Amino acid sequence: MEQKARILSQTIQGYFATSSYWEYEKSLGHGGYGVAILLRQKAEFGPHTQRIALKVALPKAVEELRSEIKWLKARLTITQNQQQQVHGSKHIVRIIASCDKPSQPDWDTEPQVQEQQPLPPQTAFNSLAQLEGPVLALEYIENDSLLSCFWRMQEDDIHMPNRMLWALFLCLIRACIGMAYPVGSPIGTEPILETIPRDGRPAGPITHNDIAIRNVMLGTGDDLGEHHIGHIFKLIDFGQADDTAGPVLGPTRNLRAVAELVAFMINMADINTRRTKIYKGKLTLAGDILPQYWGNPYEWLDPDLAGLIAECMYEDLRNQPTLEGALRRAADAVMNKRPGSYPEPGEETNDVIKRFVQRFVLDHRIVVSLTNDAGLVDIFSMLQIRYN
Ligand SMILES: Nc1ncnc2c1ncn2[C@@H]1O[C@H](COP(=O)(O)OP(=O)(O)OP(=O)(O)O)[C@@H](O)[C@H]1O
Repeated sequence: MEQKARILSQTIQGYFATSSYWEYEKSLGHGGYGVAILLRQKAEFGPHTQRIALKVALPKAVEELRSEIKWLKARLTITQNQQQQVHGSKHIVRIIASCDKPSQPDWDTEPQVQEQQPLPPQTAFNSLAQLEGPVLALEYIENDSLLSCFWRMQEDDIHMPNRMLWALFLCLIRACIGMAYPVGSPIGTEPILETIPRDGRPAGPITHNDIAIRNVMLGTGDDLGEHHIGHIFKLIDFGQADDTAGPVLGPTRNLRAVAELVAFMINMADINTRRTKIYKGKLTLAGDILPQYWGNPYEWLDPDLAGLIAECMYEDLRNQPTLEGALRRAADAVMNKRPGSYPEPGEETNDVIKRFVQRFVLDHRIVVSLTNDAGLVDIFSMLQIRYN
């Protein structure tokens, strides 16, 4: 399958060799499902370099990609007569365009290419007319997945500072809110920060079902106070999403999954959810990250962070904090805790976090893009230059 994806990626690269507007920049990922590739707007076409991530499925996984497109686009549930469109959430990957069959694009009027105007992403589909389809165009999230960051951290045997773990947790709680209360804004509009609606609207049932570090991407942050570490974490890959768990279980499963993901980043491995423990009177599956009779396995860990994870992972999901409660606690920690609030203040300063991001996120990006674009170059001497 891996081989088939590689061939598909090369085939697509070939299709773009003759495109007037787009060029193939690199492969972003491939596997059993198909490929994700990065396209760059051709330099001669305009002054700004627009990039898009394109997902194309292997024949076996076509339905999964179709389903992902459905979740990212408008979707009306008959039972609730309510929009179930996750588009518009800041912490969920943004769909830019899609088509079911590139040879028969489903837009009413041909996308207009105008000088000095951003290139319509649909123009990329023209080069893919030989594919059976579907194709999904997404915003490009430039700093790779949390999985890549994890591999590098593992090599250096280092843990993520508490302040970054809290920032990760908060971004993912926002993504959970984006699924429970879909923003549903039209494609092309600016994403907004996910909040609990004040109109008493009930939560919706969307369950992601594949929350894992390979599906959390790091983007460049914005001016928002809670992104002060300089990065935003975004959820991708809605290929397994569904609404069958219902409006109570769906959001609680998502919240448990994001808590378990943060626990994974603490433990730097799967936590053993069979090693249960009583936390504040109730059984939690997060025993691995809590103090034990023999001592604390993670002396450096903020007990409040471990506590919120433990509560989100209560065995009986009815005891779990509400999304609103989890949001309030995580936002309070990100905005108000200072290095001195943590067991090892020296490991939590802005400088330490800046260095962490440089080493485990940004330098990694340089290595990946240099090896992809330029083949084997003297990467390490270039990194040296950056450090000096
Ligand atoms: N919008 C994006 N920006 C940058 N990289 C992306 C984007 N979407 C996907 N990728 C990269 O491509 C990889 C595969 O994408 P994605 O997870 O959406 O596909 P998938 O078909 O579900 O794969 P898997 O089954 O391995 O999760 C991701 O792990 C990520 O590294």
